[in-house]
Amino acid sequence: MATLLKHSAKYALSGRLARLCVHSRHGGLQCLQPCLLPHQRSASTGSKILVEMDNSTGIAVLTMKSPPVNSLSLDFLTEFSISLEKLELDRGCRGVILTSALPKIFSAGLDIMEMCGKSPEHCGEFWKAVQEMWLRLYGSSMITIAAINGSSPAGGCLMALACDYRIMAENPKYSIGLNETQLGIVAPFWFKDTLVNTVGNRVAELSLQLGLLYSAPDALRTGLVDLLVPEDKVLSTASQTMTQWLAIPGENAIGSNPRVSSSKVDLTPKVHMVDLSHSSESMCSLNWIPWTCSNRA
Ligand SMILES: CCCCCC/C=C/CC(=O)SCCNC(=O)CCNC(=O)[C@H](O)C(C)(C)COP(=O)(O)OP(=O)(O)OC[C@H]1O[C@@H](n2cnc3c(N)ncnc32)[C@H](O)[C@@H]1OP(=O)(O)O
Repeated sequence: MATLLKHSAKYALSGRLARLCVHSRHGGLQCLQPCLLPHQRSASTGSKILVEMDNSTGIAVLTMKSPPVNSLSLDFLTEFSISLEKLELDRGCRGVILTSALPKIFSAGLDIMEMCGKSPEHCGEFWKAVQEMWLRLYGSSMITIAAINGSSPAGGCLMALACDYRIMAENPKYSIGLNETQLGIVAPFWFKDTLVNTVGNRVAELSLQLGLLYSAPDALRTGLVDLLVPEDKVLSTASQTMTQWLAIPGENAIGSNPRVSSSKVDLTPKVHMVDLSHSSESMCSLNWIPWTCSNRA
């Protein structure tokens, strides 16, 4: 199921992202400024995301740099999805490390200001961008590693969960978890599935019901993250881990892993997310963005 979803994502997104680049005020392709660095490195930066590509290793580092807390605004989500799509289309890129440039924060999750007092159309566009970003990350044919160098509640945690591997700074002050219920949000099924796949049924059930945020050591104990390292080693450990993952035979292997040989598998979309973008009423009735409902009442 996960594999099918991952493959369906590839096709569902490229058309919309292409449209965003041309039509939307949030489009970011034109704002990504390429520049060349020594040693086969290249970098492009928008206002919220920095992408650094090492062509000699095939590893890209995607750094979120949107103060104060890397919240997932519509602009952020769009720039993120476009950056990831560009890497996906780059056959030389085989792995992406996701990290933050901000001290103490990986990402604070959805930008709450995007959901307060906005029109149903805006909410629809926003929610669609959320789903697209998750599909693009979870559905990536590249290896994805989250280098979690700060707190990562709610949507920040889901971003990390959408990656293949999670390395977190061992600072007990940093927390991570799907705390949506604490905020009055019922987590959609794809949050639940992503968490269950990572920590198992019982831990996921307790986490979601109680909206638990785990300290870094507790996150390791529950399996929410895979590894804790000193804060200044998060990125270097992510690079080393990526190198190990990329050493696994891919493109030419018999029965090869679809994550690293996407061109060899059937990418026909078979599974689709629930598209709520046309109906903010649906969002409200499902309690996904309850404060939007109260604003509209
Ligand atoms: C993969 C796809 C993603 C799918 C997403 C699925 C959807 C999930 C639902 C959500 O994500 S709902 C959002 C839930 N987020 C939170 O509950 C986080 C709330 N924030 C915090 O817990 C803390 O702010 C922090 C992140 C731990 C940072 O704490 P710190 O003490 O360092 O800073 P603050 O003083 O609290 O905040 C600084 C500044 O940032 C503003 N802010 C914080 N969080 C958000 C946010 N989510 N959206 C918008 N703005 C946020 C805060 O208001 C402060 O602003 P100010 O102007 O300086 O007062």
